[in-house]
Amino acid sequence: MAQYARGSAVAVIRLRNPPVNALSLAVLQALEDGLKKADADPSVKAVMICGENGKFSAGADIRGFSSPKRHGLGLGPIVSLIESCQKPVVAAIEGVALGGGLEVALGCHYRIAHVKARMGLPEVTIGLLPGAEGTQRLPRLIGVPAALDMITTGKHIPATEALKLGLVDEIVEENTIEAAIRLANKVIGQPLGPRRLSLKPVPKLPNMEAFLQEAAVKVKKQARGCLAPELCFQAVRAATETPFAQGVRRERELFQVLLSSGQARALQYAFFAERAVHRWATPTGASWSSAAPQPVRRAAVIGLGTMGRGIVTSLVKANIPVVALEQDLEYLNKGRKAVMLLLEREAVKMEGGAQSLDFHNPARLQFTVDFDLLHDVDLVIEAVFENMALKKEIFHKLSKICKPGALLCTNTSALNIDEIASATSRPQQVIGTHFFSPAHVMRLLEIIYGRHTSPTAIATAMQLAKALKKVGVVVGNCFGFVGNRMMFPYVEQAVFLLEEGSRPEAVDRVVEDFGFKIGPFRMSDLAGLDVGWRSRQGQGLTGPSLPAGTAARQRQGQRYSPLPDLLCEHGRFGQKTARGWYRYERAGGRTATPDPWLHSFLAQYRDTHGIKTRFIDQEEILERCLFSLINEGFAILAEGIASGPEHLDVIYVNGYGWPKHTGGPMFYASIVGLPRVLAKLQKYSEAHPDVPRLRPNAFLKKLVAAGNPPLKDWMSYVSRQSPKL
Ligand SMILES: CCCCCCCC/C=C\C=C\CC(=O)SCCNC(=O)CCNC(=O)[C@H](O)C(C)(C)COP(=O)(O)OP(=O)(O)OC[C@H]1O[C@@H](n2cnc3c(N)ncnc32)[C@H](O)[C@@H]1OP(=O)(O)O
Repeated sequence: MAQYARGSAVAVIRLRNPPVNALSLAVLQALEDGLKKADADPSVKAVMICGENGKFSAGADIRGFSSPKRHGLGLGPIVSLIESCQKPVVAAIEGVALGGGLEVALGCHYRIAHVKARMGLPEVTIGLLPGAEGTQRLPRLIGVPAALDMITTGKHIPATEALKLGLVDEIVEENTIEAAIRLANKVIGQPLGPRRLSLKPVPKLPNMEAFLQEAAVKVKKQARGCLAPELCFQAVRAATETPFAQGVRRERELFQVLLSSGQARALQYAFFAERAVHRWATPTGASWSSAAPQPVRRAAVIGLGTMGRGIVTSLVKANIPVVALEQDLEYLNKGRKAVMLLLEREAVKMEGGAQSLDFHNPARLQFTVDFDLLHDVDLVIEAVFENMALKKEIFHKLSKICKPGALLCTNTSALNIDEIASATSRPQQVIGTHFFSPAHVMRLLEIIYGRHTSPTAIATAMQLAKALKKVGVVVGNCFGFVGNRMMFPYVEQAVFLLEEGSRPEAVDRVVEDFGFKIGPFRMSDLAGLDVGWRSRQGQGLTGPSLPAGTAARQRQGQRYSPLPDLLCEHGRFGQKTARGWYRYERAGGRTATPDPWLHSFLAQYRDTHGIKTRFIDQEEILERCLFSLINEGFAILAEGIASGPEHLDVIYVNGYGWPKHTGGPMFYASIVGLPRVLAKLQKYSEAHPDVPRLRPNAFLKKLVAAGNPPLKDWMSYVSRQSPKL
C-alpha cells in the first residue's frame, strides 16, 4: 500500500495502490507509519515520497466517500505530519498528483515533477473541496488568483505551468526519482521553516476585496446551481481572512456540508458512470473484453457542413491524417476556409501553438472532391444532410471504393443504420458515429451498432472516441437512438405547455434553473427550427404530403402541436433568421429577447383552437418535461437499446447539457424516487390521455412494483425476451 525503503540517508516512501495509487485507508496508514519510522530513525536525514508505476497519486479513493468509513477524512492530519517532519521531505511527482495526492505534495517541503506530469485539485468536479488543508496551503504557495482558479475549476495543469506558478520547485525530463533523491541529499540540514506552507502568509493583492467580489460573481455564474464551486470559493476566501488553523477549521466545515450533499453523490456517480460505459456490451454477447479495435491511421470525412467541419477539426487535433471531401469545388472551398479558421483558433488555444497541429501539411489534411482518394483510408465518417437516399448513395459508392477493412461511419442523428448499411456489400463495417455540435468541442460520441455491425467495428469506434478525447457510448439502433429519442417527448411537452398557457421564456427559465445549460426553446432557436420542420415534412406530419382534412392538432389519433410548423411557415427559423421562439438583435444574433409578436400569436392560436389559457406552475413545467424524457429512458432500457442507466446519464450529461450535479436523468429519477415519478406520470397521463409519451412505461411500473430497487440493480429486472435487437 505504501512501501518504505531506506537507502543511504534518504528514506523512500512509495505510494502503492494500482492503477492510480488512490489514497485508501491502507495507503494512508502505511504513509503515516513510514513517516514516523523515518522521523525516528537517526540514520535517515531526508525523506522522498513518490508513487508506484510512474504515478504519484490521483487522490483519495473516490469510492471511499460513499462508504461509512469515509477514509478521505484522515488525510489532513497526515499532510500536517509531513509538513512538521524535522527532516526535509521531497515529493517526486510523476504522472498525476491530483486532489489528496497534490495535498500530500503540498505538505512536503520540496516538490520536483517530471515534465509530463499533471497536477490539480479536481475535488470540485466530484462535488467536494480539497479537504486536506489544500485550500489553505495552495493560495499561500501560488497566490490567491491562481489557487482560486485551480480549486474552483478543478483543472489539471501541466508541470511546465506548475513551475511557472511556483507550485513545483523544479521539473526534470529524465528520472524524477533520482532527481528527487539528489535534491533531498542537497537540502539536508537546511532550515525547514521557510518551506512549511502553513507558516507562510497568503500573498497580498492590492485590491483583494474587489478581486474576491468579482471572482465570487464569476464562480456563481459558472456553477449554475452546483454547490461545490461556491464552497471552494468560500474556503479560499477563509485563507485570505483568517490564520491557517482557523482556515483549516472552515475548510473542514465546508467539506462536511459538501460531503453530505446529494450533489457530491451525483457527481461521484457521474465519474464512475463515465468509466463504466467504456465496458460496452451488446445483447448478442459482443463486448469490450473480447473485441479488438483496428488501427485508424488515416480517416476521411464526407461533407463539410457544420458537423463535418467540427469532425475534421477533431481528427486533426487527435493527430489523425484526414481527407476532407465535398461534392463540388464551391462547397469544398467554403468548407476548407471554415475548417482552417477552426483549426487556427484551436492552435492558438493549444499549448505550443500552430506547429503542434500541423494542419498546413497536405499529408495531414487534404481537401478534395475526388471520391477515389478514399481508396486507402481506414475509416470514413459521412456527415452529409439527414437524407436517407443521399446517405445510401454515398455508402454504396464507399463500399465500392474503400479498401476491404475500412470502417464506414455515418454521422446521422436519427436514421436507420441498417437501412444505410443495406446499400453496401459490407454491413458488418457500417456503424453510426453521432457527434454533437460543435463536434470539436462536445465530448459525447454516440456509437450506434446495427444488426450486422461487427464487434471489431464497435471496438474501433470506441477507440476512435478515446483518441478524439471523447466519451463514446455504445447504443442500439432505433429512431433517434438514445439521446434524441429521449429528447422528443421533452420537446413535445415543452410545446404542449405553450399551447396550454405557458411562454417560451417561462419554460426555459424553469429548465435552466434546474441546471440545464439552455432551455428547450433557446436550444431549438440555436439549432434552427427548419431542421425539425424538414424532418416532420419527410415523415408526412406536415407540409404538402399531409392528407387533406387532417385535424390541425392530431396525428394518428394522438395529440400533435403544429406550433413549430406555423413558426417556420412565418419564416421564423430561430437565430439564423433573427426570429424564432424569441427575437434576436440580428440574423445570427445570440441574445434571446421575449417577443411580443409570439405572445399575441400564441394567444390567437389558443383562441382559434378553443384552448382555455391556464396558469402552469414551475413544478408542472419541470415534471412534464423531465419525467416524459425519463419515461422514454425506461423504454430504451427495457428494449435493450442501452445496456444500463449509466449510459443514458453519460449521454445526457455530455451531449445534452443535463446538469452533472444531478447525475443525469436516470440517476435523478432514482433520487426523486421511482414511485413518485410513476405517480406524477400517471397524473399527467390521465389529464392528457391523447399523449402516449406520458403513459408510464411498463418497465418503470415493474421497478416500482419490485420495491424501487437501487439503480445499479435495475437491469436485472429487464425481461430477457424483450430486446428488439
Ligand atoms: C471532521 C471533518 C474532517 C474533514 C476533513 C476532510 C479531509 C478530506 C481529505 C482528503 C480529500 C481528498 C479529496 C480527493 O482527493 S478526491 C479525489 C480527487 N481526484 C480525482 O478526482 C482524480 C480522479 N481521476 C482522474 O481524473 C483520472 O482517473 C486520472 C487519474 C487522470 C487517470 O485517467 P485515465 O488514465 O484516463 O484513467 P481512468 O480515469 O480510466 O482511471 C483508471 C481507473 O482508476 C480509477 N480511479 C481513478 N481515480 C480514482 C480515484 N481517485 N479513486 C478511485 N478510483 C479512481 C478509475 O475509476 C478507473 O477504474 P476502472 O478502470 O475500474 O473504471
